[in-house]
Amino acid sequence: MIYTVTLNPSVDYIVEVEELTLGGLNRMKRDMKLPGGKGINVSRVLKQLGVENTATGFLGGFTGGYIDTWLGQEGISGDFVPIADDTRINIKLKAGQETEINGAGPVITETETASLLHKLDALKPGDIVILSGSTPPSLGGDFYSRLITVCKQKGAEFVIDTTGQALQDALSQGPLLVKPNHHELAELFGVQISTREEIITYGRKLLEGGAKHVLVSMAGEGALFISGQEVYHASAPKGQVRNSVGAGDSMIAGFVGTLSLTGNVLEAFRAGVASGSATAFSDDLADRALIEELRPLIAISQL
Ligand SMILES: Nc1ncnc2c1ncn2[C@@H]1O[C@H](COP(=O)(O)OP(=O)(O)O)[C@@H](O)[C@H]1O
Ligand SMILES: O=P(O)(O)OC[C@H]1O[C@](O)(COP(=O)(O)O)[C@@H](O)[C@@H]1O
Repeated sequence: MIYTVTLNPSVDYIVEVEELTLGGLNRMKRDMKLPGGKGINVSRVLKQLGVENTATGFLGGFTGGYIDTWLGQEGISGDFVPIADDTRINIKLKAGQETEINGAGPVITETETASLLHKLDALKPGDIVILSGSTPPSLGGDFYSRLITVCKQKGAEFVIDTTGQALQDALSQGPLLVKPNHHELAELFGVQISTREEIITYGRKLLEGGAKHVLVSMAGEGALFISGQEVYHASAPKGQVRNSVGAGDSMIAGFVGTLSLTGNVLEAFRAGVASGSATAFSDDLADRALIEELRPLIAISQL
């Protein structure tokens, strides 16, 4: 079974204005409220790909209810810990460019924390746990380490998609996959990255640090896949970008879902890029039809 863990879900409030006037009254051209948070996005795209999975994490208040109802309508199996505080709302402002304002997240009590850890008792060898996104401050900076310890005790593989120290700490525990984008990769090592060679150099350091596979996504420039001694590049298909929020999460879903179905890492890479691009070309996350349409257009070359 694949599990996704979203410690900090969100209602993504996507607001489009023709032109933003700071300090003035702006009228929305369009708005959308979508369930968000990285693991939840992964679960929704896995479902599109026909990969059964369970989404867990914390949900609370009217925002948590909105997400729970949405997932239920899509037939996604959710097993969230109910919390007293409200799940956050993240603002995605589209005014020519995309600007994001993400909330810090709700307060999680000790009892709520214990309930989540208790749910992980059900993990079994062969399960894959996808740990994605930020951690609400009240959980403390080492909470992912605690979850990873449980995964390892149970013999489950884990994937981690987060940033900074939490990602650094997770590497030596042998994640199945890490997927920074090229900006996150540079930030992680405190360097400027401007060439593909530099991305490969720092991507390899993630492998040396303990990751089994590394994907570095580069938005419209596609992605690099680094595994063992091998490095591959996949081009991204061209298309009209509608909403790239969740493109990275979709890529993780495409990769992990296809790897679990086929065991073929290059097919997984292809599906990852197709899923990321299908999301970038959609208002909401990718649907299966568009992923299948894009899949044969992804050209993979070994570097
Ligand atoms: N403008 C785009 N055109 C085509 N594909 C895109 C575009 N933006 C994102 N993608 C696809 O989604 C993947 C992940 O996007 P990226 O923006 O790098 O991740 P993140 O959302 O984590 O920042 C890319 O590797 C690519 O396949
Ligand atoms: O937990 P964080 O890092 O604040 O990120 C949460 C945000 O990331 C998203 O999951 C999108 O992530 P990506 O664009 O990186 O795939 C949004 O749905 C959500 O608002």
